[in-house]
Amino acid sequence: MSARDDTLSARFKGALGSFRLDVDLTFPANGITALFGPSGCGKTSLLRCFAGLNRLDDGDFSIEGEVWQDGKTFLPSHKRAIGYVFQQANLFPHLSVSDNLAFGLKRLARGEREAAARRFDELVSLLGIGHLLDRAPRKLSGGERQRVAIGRALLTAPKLLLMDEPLSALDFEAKREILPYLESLRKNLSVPVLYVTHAPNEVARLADHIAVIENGCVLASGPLTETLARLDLPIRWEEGAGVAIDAEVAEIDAQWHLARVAFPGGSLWVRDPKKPVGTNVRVMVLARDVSLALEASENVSIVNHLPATVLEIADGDHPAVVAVKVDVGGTPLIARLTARSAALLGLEPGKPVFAQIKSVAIVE
Ligand SMILES: Nc1ncnc2c1ncn2[C@@H]1O[C@H](COP(=O)(O)OP(=O)(O)OP(=O)(O)O)[C@@H](O)[C@H]1O
Repeated sequence: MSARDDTLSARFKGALGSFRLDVDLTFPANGITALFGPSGCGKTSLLRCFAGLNRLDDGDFSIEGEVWQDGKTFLPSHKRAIGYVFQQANLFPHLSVSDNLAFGLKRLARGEREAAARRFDELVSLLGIGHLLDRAPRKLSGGERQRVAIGRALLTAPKLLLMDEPLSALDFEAKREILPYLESLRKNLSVPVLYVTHAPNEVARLADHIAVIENGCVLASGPLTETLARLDLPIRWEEGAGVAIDAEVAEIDAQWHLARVAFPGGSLWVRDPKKPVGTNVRVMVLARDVSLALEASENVSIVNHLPATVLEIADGDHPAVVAVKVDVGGTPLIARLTARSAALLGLEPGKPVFAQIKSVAIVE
């Protein structure tokens, strides 16, 4: 494939002991693809196939015109231009931050090394680690250590960055601290990232694309908003299930500390994120915060009412519950209702309704 191709395709099929992996995945050549699924579904095994650490006989993956695996070729791990970030930073304890960062450059060819050295300053600044360069790893916080590990992986100019639950070993505060840096990497770098997680908030915050993995297979893969809104996927019952929507700050109500954020199809009032009008933000509308009504009611405390059309109704994980997908001017939302409410409202595909949204969070 050429560098201008905008998607990558991978296929890995075979057994790892008694576990079978049967993956067929297409994902964007830019941005973050979240590999999302329950423990033991095969996410790490899949990353290891990309890295050349698992060798399944039946596999295909090429990137930027270079075959990493096909029927004839299997490029060993050390010849693949990958960055790999694990749960633990695994920095060399006897080297300074600066030397840890530079370590990966050694394996690059001369021309590549010069280009990578030029990237050093940019990456150090994107990751906010400039003031840490002389420190020893033991004198860093968990979040700082992980930022250095990400910098080290990226400095080798990988064609593919693999991240295996990079935040799972961090506490809540350290996660909060590191997320903005990951977000700025997503906006500023063009390397494709496969990001393993089972945290819905990380998916909502960082992913452009999501692949839902179950029992060693890709159950679904697609752009974030549409895929999170699919009613045929188990994620709609996850705690925190909902739809992430890309929006823009359109208006500030300084008196009430609110901001109106606009998205294709409508707008929502949210707590003022203290960002100027015109800033892109991502909002999360949880299924449990959406209720449906046949008329726009003015006398309730909920400020967000959006005209919508029912698209699809699916049975819940309990007979008392249903999930309803509605369309708001081209943007999908999901609502979790009791089956009785859905029957009383006579909900069916095509029916016009109002989505009442109790709470909308800016994802940050
Ligand atoms: N080399 C191997 N030989 C035998 N079994 C393996 C091998 N590698 C992985 N497995 C098994 O494959 C299954 C999937 O493991 P994997 O670590 O890929 O899941 P995961 O989705 O990353 O889980 P978690 O979220 O808990 O990290 C597990 O049952 C694991 O024991």
